[in-house]
Amino acid sequence: MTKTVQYQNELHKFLIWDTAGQERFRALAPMYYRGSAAAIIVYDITKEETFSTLKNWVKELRQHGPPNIVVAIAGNKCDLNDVREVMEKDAKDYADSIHAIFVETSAKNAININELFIEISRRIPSTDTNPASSGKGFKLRRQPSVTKRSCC
Ligand SMILES: Nc1nc2c(ncn2[C@@H]2O[C@H](COP(=O)(O)OP(=O)(O)OP(=O)(O)O)[C@@H](O)[C@H]2O)c(=O)[nH]1
Repeated sequence: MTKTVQYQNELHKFLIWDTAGQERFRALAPMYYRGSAAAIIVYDITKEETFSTLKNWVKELRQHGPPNIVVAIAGNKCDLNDVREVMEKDAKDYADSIHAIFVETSAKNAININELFIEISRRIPSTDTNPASSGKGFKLRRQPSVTKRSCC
């Protein structure tokens, strides 16, 4: 999947890998995040356990992912606020503590999706200095999800 985002006077094209978040597929994850410029880890704001699982993915990325990978945390299904289990402030505090981007999204209602990619664009080093972007695009992923510019 690809997504193109206008950032300042540049067009950033993301190559996005949506990887399965389930534990049984965990061994496959490095194939996606290796060489990636950014990872989006997605949890479901209506399911507390997905937020706990997300923390394991953050650890894995920190231990085995590219050293400068941009990590973004997306609390998806923000359209279901009535059945929320994860408080936005708790997630934001956690994201801040690990220097990750944080945003609540709704894939269903297209809320904050573009904003998320723009923020990732802002954090990824410019095309002049980033080897991953020299004509190869980015790579990405999901929940939990990891993304690739090459975002996994
Ligand atoms: N209300 C609401 N439902 C959503 C949203 N995003 C996804 N869903 C629904 O949640 C369910 C799961 O969506 P998936 O995209 O399959 O989730 P996933 O995390 O990719 O699942 P796996 O790849 O199997 O781990 C589907 O029924 C979607 O329609 C959202 O933002 N809001």
